[in-house]
Amino acid sequence: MTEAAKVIEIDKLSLVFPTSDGDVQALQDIDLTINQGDFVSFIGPSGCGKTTLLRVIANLEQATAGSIEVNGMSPEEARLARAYGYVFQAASLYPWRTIASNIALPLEIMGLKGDAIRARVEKNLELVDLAGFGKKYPWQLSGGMQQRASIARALAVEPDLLLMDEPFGALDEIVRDHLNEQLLKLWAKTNKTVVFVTHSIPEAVFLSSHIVVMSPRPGRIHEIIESNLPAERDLSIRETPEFLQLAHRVRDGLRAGHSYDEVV
Ligand SMILES: Nc1ncnc2c1ncn2[C@@H]1O[C@H](COP(=O)(O)OP(=O)(O)OP(=O)(O)O)[C@@H](O)[C@H]1O
Repeated sequence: MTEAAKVIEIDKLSLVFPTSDGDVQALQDIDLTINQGDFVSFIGPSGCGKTTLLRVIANLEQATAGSIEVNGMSPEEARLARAYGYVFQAASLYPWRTIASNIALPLEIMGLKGDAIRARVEKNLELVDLAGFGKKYPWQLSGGMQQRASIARALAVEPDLLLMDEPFGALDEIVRDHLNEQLLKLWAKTNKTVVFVTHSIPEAVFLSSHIVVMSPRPGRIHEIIESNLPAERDLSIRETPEFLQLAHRVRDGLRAGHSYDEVV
């Protein structure tokens, strides 16, 4: 079997934020390798550094020690090469642009023109099940549809790597379930590498091939759990003993990672 290509390689990475109250050690000694086609979730209590770690990968924050490579490049080079798409917690679409022209925006910035843009917009609207909604404005769509549109925008630049910071955190459970299923189908269809921040144990277990359990003060990786669930899953898998066992392992890891019970 050939070895999967390394997409992200992080070695002894630390990050300190200097603040007026003193230094905040947001990340300490992070070692992590993510391979092509992995679906990796970061889970942990508030403040354990999940978002900061994702932002370091995206070159939105700088590590203070250690090293990180994205597709064999520095995060800055990877950003300039548009190696990833980034999906924020809120859909962050421009309200004065239609859904189609929101998705077109990064393509315009890339220098694509007319038909090439239209074709990519259509293709990605279809991928997230929003074909026919391109002419609508964001406020005419539900929260879940807006979030799908922002995923389509991230996918439109055709990155192999998708960075997602709690993209479904603000949505109700039913919509979230539906989007979890759609995201998993998309992942299976496109063989992308996904790095996904979440507070939800069921979401992490349902989606991931690898679950990175983090602990706070300072933010560290407590444990990396590899999923033994089949790659093809639907929501019914959540009733199986294998799923519940994995969820228990994640919960135990979260408990062991800090000294008090905190809702995550
Ligand atoms: N720009 C900043 N300046 C100073 N401290 C920061 C900054 N950004 C984050 N921090 C601190 O770094 C730590 C990690 O924050 P981060 O947002 O990465 O955690 P998180 O696990 O994503 O939390 P949440 O689940 O609440 O989003 C926290 O203690 C936070 O207060």
